[in-house]
Amino acid sequence: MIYTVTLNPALDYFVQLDQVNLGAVNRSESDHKAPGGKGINVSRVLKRLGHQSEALGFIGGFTGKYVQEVIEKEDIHTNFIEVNGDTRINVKIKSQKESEINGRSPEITVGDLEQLKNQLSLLKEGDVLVLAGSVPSTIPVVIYETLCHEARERKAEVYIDSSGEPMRKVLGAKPTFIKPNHHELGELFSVEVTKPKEAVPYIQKLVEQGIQYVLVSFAGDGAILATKDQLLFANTPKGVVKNSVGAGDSVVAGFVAAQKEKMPLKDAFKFAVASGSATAFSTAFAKREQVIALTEEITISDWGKGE
Ligand SMILES: Nc1ncnc2c1ncn2[C@@H]1O[C@H](COP(=O)(O)OP(=O)(O)OP(=O)(O)O)[C@@H](O)[C@H]1O
Ligand SMILES: O=P(O)(O)OC[C@@]1(O)O[C@H](CO)[C@@H](O)[C@@H]1O
Repeated sequence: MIYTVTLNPALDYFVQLDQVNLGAVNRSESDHKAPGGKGINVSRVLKRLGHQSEALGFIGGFTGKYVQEVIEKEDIHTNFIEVNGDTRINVKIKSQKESEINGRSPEITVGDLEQLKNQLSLLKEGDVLVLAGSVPSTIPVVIYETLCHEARERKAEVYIDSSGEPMRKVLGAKPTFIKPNHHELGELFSVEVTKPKEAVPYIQKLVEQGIQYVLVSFAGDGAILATKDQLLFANTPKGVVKNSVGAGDSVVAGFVAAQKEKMPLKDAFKFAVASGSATAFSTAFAKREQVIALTEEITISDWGKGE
């Protein structure tokens, strides 16, 4: 089974307007809401790619109810832990540029966290655990490291998509897969990484630490996938970006789906990047047909080892 964990889900509120004037009343030209949070997005994209998963994490209040209702209508299994307080609202502003205001999580108690750990104590070999998104301030920052370590002991595969301290700390627990974007990769090593080639030495360090798959995305400038034996570069398809919220999550979902389908590594990498681009080129999330069509536009170059 695939389990996604979203410690900090959200109701994503998207607003579109020509221009934002700070200090003035701005009125949206269109708006809509959607369930959000990185793990939840991975579950939603997986479903569109033809894979069932169970979404875990903490939800609360009217916003939490909304998140749960929508994803259950999409026929995604959920086993959320209900907390006191409302699931946050994240505002996504699409104007001349995309801007985001992400809210704060409700309080997660020690008891809430224990419940999650109990759920994850049932993980077994062959299961996939996706830990994605920010860590609420009331949860220890080592949480991903702890959960990853325990899941790896149970022989489950662990996919991580996070940033900052939670990401830095989880590396020692040797997750199966990580997907930093190039800024997040730079943050891990306190350097600035702008071009794919510049990322290679840092990616190799992560692989040497025992992470099986390191996938670094560079938005529209391609992506790198490294394993202990291979270093691959994928171009990204050309298209009009309509929404980049969830594009990174779609890359993770695409790679999980491809692994479940036992695709060869290069095809899995193509499928993952195509999933990200299919979401970026849509107003909603990627659809499988669209992903397959976009794989035709992706070429994988072999950068060899040590290049
Ligand atoms: N301009 C673009 N053209 C084509 N594909 C894109 C573009 N921008 C993003 N993507 C797709 O989205 C993926 C993830 O993009 P990015 O590197 O920005 O990651 P991220 O920061 O994790 O994403 P997110 O915006 O979801 O936080 C890319 O690998 C690519 O597949
Ligand atoms: O605040 P976090 O947990 O880092 O990110 C949360 C979030 O921005 O990520 C998703 C897109 O990747 C959105 O659905 C959601 O609002």
